[in-house]
Order: sequence, then C-alpha cells, then structure tokens
Amino acid sequence: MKFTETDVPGLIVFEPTPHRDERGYFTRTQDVSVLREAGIDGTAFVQDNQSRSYQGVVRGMHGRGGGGEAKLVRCAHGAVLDVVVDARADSPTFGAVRSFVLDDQLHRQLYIPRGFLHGYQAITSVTDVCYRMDAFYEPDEDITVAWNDPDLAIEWPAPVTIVSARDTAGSSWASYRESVGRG
Ligand SMILES: Cc1cn([C@H]2C[C@H](O)[C@@H](COP(=O)(O)OP(=O)(O)O[C@H]3O[C@@H](C)C(=O)[C@@H](O)[C@H]3O)O2)c(=O)[nH]c1=O
Repeated sequence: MKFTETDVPGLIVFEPTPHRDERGYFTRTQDVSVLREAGIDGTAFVQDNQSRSYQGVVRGMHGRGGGGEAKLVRCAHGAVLDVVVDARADSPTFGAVRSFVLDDQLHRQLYIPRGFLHGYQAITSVTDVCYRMDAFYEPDEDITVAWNDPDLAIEWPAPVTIVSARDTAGSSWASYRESVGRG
C-alpha cells in the first residue's frame, strides 16, 4: 500500500495493491504501519461503518463540532464521488473543495483529517461505502452544510435522486464560515 499527500494539508490518498486471480481479488484495507508512515495513528480508529446507497444518492456535507473526527473512507462495492471541504478555520486551504473517485476497482482510500466536511454521491446502482472514524458517533455534534450550497458549488456527477431530511435542511457555507470567524 502506498500513499500520496494532496495539496490540502493532512488530506491523504492511500492506494493498496489488489491481488487478482481467477477467484476474484484480495486487497488489504488497512495497514497500521503504512498509516504511521503517513503520520496517522491507525490504532486510534474506534468505529468502522458501512452504508449502502443507491445510484444518485447524495450524503453530506457532514462535519463535527467539538474536537471533530477523522475518517478513512473507501468504497467496498461500486463507486462514489467522494467530496471534502477544508473547514478548518486556521487552515491555509480553508474552503478548498476536493473530489475523489473511490471504487471497488482501484480500492483507493481517502484519509480525511478532523475539521473537514465530507459527503459523497453514489454513481453505481448499489454502492457500499466503509469508513473508520477516530471518535464515537455523537449526533449532538453533527454539522450539516447543504450539499447544493451555491458558494461551495460542488459538481455532483449524476442526477441527484435521494437526499435525507437532515441533508435537505443543511445550513449554508456562509453561516458556517461566520460561526468559525471566517465570514
Ligand atoms: C453516522 C452514524 C449514524 N448512525 C445512525 C443515525 C441514523 O439513525 C442513521 C443514519 O444516519 P445519517 O443519516 O446521519 O447517516 P449518513 O447520512 O450516512 O451520515 C454519514 O454521512 C457521511 C457523508 C459521513 O461523513 C459520516 O460521518 C456520516 O455523517 O444511522 C449511527 O447510529 N452511528 C453512526 O456513526
């Protein structure tokens, strides 16, 4: 498994080496020693989640108040466009929007540090996303910024089919900026 730093500090792409044969494939989905080389404590993950989405579903853009939460995201079945926003008030790349295709072919994973907004769109009919988190779920700390916020102007690749009530009621990026003193 190798990793590549992106232009956004702390945002890292991991690329495993799937072994394919006539049975299918084998791939490693976490290697604590490679994470350590990238400056990440892989033993800090306390929760591992999987969610299924149907084509066109958008989830996001989700963040977490308090100390935040870091995530290591991959797509176990199908493909997603995974989107992050650097929402760290003190970051030189505050407001940067970056997108990555994660799928069950290359098996790339995205490490998202604390302080980001995160969301994705399913671009295959049945899409399973898995992500480890370094903090337990705490809904009282949820932050939701609208997936279709005009200032973020995220380019979702497919017609949007289903969005949750939580995400439909997401707040604006402008109000988030104000809340962290970057209005
Ligand atoms: C995320 C989560 C949800 N749940 C429950 C709450 C609710 O009843 C149900 C569905 O929750 P949500 O609608 O918030 O799920 P979802 O919209 O998939 O939320 C996720 O979106 C992606 C983009 C992320 O980045 C994640 O951190 C998380 O916020 O699952 C847990 O019990 N534990 C968890 O860790």
